[in-house]
Amino acid sequence: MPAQAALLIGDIDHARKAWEDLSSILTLKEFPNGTRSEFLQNCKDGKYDDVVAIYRSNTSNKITGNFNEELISVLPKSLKYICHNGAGYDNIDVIACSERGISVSSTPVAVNNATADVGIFLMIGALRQAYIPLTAIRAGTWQGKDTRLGHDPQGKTLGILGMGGIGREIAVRARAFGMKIQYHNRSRLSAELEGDAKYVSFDDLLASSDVLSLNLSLNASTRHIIGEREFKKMKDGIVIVNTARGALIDEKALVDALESGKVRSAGLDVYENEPEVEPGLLKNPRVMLLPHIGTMTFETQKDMEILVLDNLRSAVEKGELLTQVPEQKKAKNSSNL
Ligand SMILES: O=CC(=O)O
Repeated sequence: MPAQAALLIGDIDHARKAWEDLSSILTLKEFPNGTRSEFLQNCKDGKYDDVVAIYRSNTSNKITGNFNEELISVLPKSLKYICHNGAGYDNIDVIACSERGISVSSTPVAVNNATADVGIFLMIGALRQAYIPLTAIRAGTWQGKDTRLGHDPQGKTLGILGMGGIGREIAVRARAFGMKIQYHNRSRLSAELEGDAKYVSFDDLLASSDVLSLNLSLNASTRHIIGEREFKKMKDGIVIVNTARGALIDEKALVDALESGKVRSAGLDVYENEPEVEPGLLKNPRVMLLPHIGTMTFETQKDMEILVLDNLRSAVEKGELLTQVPEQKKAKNSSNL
């Protein structure tokens, strides 16, 4: 049996064979379900003392909860890599991992198309306030009494906050709807990546977008990046789309902005306290709500699982993750200078 082990937390639904193939180089261990305290106890009991890499599945957060300092402090000393299945990794304390010499990877790129598709679905749904006629027809009242004219995307300005892989895929799709694209990032993209999108300041993005799409990651500096102060700077009747992370927006401020009419409508796939949804959003028919299904397609789930396994294999065989999280990559590059 190989001396080093990998631990799968949760399950692999589409690429199990590729996981099993790793048994030629690693002893494979699994923690398919259970509780956080059972997992912590297993770590403390030394059950994972040969584990060098963890596969943290899509659903593993339901089992272990966040990989915060408490959990990271009991992970085996042998552990060098956490390969997370998800583009967002706000549930992993990357600073605590770096301090313990643990490298972390996520699954960017694999998620881009599916998440951008849902972003466009929510944008059109919000522009048309589609929830109202969708509800009316199912209630047997045809268009009901509240169905109103919607708005076209054609000719409108889409502001993308966070023009990474998902943001750029949203831009590709929105161009096909005749939208003008502008974006804000901490730094401007190369001409090749930017295309015809206009780079604007954060305040200009707020002030001149007809639709604002959030496509940035959640971290301490982006939490509540959109709140009361930012809503005040926006155009009256703006449409907000969020497929990234709920806590980018102060949800109470969004509810107020919807109620005042400042925000005409919204399309949301993510929430501050999932799976709970702010009641003010639930009861507002001008909000299209989805329960965090951005990446939930067969193709994307499979691609994500394969990317996690490719990371794990590359880490063990070559000592290098393929898609290490950017804050660790940057720190590594600057320490090499
Ligand atoms: O939200 C989905 C992901 O982070 O992959």
